Amino acid sequence: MASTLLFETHPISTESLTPTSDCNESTPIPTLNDTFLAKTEDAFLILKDTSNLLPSPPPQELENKKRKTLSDVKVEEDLNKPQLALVQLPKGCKWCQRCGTIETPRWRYGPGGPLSLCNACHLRWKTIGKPKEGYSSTTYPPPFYNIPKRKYGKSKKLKKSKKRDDKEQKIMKLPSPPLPPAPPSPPPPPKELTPPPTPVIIPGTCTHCNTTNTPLWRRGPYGYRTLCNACGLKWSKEPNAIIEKKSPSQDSKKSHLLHHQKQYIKHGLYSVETRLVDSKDPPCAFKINLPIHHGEFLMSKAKEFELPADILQERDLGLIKGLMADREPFFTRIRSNIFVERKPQHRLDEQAVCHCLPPTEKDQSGCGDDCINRMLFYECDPKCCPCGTKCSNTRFQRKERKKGLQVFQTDHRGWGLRTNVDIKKGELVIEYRGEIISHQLCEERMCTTYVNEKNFYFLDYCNGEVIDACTKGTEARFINHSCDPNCHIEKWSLKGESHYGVFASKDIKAYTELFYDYNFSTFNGSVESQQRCHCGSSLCRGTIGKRASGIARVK
Ligand SMILES: C[S@@+](CC[C@H](N)C(=O)[O-])C[C@H]1O[C@@H](n2cnc3c(N)ncnc32)[C@H](O)[C@@H]1O
Repeated sequence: MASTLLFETHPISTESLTPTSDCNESTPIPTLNDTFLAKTEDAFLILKDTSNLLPSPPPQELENKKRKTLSDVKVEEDLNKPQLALVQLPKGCKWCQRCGTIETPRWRYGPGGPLSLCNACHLRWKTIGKPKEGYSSTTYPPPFYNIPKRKYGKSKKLKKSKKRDDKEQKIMKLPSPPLPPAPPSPPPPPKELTPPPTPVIIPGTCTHCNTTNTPLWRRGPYGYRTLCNACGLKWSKEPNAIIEKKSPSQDSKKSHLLHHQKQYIKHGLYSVETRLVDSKDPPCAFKINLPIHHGEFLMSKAKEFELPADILQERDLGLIKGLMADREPFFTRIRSNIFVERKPQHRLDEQAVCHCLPPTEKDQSGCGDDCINRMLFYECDPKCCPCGTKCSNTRFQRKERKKGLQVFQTDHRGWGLRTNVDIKKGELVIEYRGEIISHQLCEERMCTTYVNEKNFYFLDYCNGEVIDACTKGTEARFINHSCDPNCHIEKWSLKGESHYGVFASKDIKAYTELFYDYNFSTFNGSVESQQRCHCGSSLCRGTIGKRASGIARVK
């Protein structure tokens, strides 16, 4: 038991204690015998009078000491004052004979015998080895010994410091065994033994400079891999510089830095790609790496989305409004017909010259309704037309078209074309353009490329050719059929080639859908004639497309 050890090894004088100045007369003055009376089941109360316990050293002995440290003087001063120290120890409690701690992960062997030192003091005793005096106290609390910390660095420095420490320790030897006096109250520990405040240790962050990037992590005062390379090297040379300057709890800057240096996840667990989330605001800029093979998984598992069969059917029939996301079908707009199988003709000899007179006034234009070319559906060539640049019979050459045309979704006819402005009778609304292909190629395309198409965008060209506007053309391709149309197709000739235009058959009010009669214009009437017409006209013939008689010539 600790109590037995205490009193057996250090017999204490049983003389009555001298009352201190702090004690009241009414208060009974404890004696050392009281220590035995204070014994309880769980603890010992040990009352010490340090003035009595410590035999005052002979004056000569003190005088012989050449050097005195400040702490020596303080201890001596303290010892001259009779003071009481009350120490309570739990029953069966061990304590370190050097530092007095009662907590250690492992009790170890020391100069005082087995299990007399805490783990740290044992290691220190083993490595430094001196002074032995600091490790043999059997009183509690043990006297304080100023034992230097281990110095890290070159061996020469270590040796020097050891020598110096030895000298200091010799000087600091307290008088008197058999019982080294316990200080009346725990003495203020010297600076060297004050443990540095434990910092907030963030793995992968230097505890000194907070950097997260370093080629090598080094050991520091707070353990392995707690300093970056630079700070680690600095610490090995000047340990105090690192510990003192950057004690995290004291350094307000450090806490400020920690607050701002948030640890963002820079790399995903399995990452291959990097995405910059926000590059404008530096504190918030960080990178998120997507999981590895994230796309591969989708590619391997994903399949194209398909609507349920019933909805699909209704969509194909154009019965579901809005399902097409109100985006008109894609096609390529072209400014001239594309001749797929041959070169376009450019025959100037076929160009007829009208007999119109050039306009006399500036604002007037030539080649009006009485122009012979206009009446014959020929466009004039301004180079040889008498009206020159004032000729108005050049609409196809000028790529003329009405503004305010809009593709929209109809109720039962799919997409359609309407005008948002009023159109007068006889005006060219828009030219029907596309790829000029032969009938043969058209049939081929219908069997291959357009085999799944529900809508057809063909217009009879001439001489066994067809305008295919399925992929390339103008908005004219969206004009639906009506048995009572407001527009018609006109074929115009220009330099040996034909141009087909949608012309207004009557005055058309704004926001009206445009129609022409497919019966007279479209190719592949055999297919479309089987399609039910939804023009809604009272004159509706029931089906769209050509009549059974075959391809009819346009006007
Ligand atoms: C040149 S496209 C007209 C644009 C087509 N509505 C679209 O959505 O692209 C011709 C096709 O429109 C449809 N269509 C045109 N007029 C129609 C009508 N009066 N009734 C029903 N369907 C019509 C037919 O499917 C026809 O094959």
